Amino acid sequence: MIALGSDHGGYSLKEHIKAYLEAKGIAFKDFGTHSTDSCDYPEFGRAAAEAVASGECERGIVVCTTGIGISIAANKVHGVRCALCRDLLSAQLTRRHNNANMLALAGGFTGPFEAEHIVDAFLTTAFEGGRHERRVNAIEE
Ligand SMILES: O=C(CO)[C@H](O)[C@H](O)[C@H](O)COP(=O)(O)O
Repeated sequence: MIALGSDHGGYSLKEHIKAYLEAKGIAFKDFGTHSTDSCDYPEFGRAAAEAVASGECERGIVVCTTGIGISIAANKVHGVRCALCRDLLSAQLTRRHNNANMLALAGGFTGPFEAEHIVDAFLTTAFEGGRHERRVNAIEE
């Protein structure tokens, strides 16, 4: 189960990602927002992050205009490692090295097609462990 969240600036890309996940048969839970009406990204970043931290959802994807505010908010929740990725390689590396359990996207800068590739990399790339495990553990501590 993938936790999804966005503010108004990420709403359109979140809706695209929902359709993309649906087409791939990947289950998700949408924590809002549910329209383009102006709202505050911390609320939705937190809701999606808490679902990941509690184990209700294995991964999360959050979107705001820049991806910055909502990633900052998600990372305030203990146990969450939310990475803002604007390219494919970053998505691969944050899985391989940081074991990121949440992805933040920039709805104002990343197009739907590129976002699909970033989401695929985030969902399919494995954590490498090894020396990276020590570093991720240090973050958790
Ligand atoms: O990018 C964002 C936060 O990092 C948000 O999505 C907002 O778009 C941004 O804060 C600007 O706010 P506005 O109300 O959309 O002008």
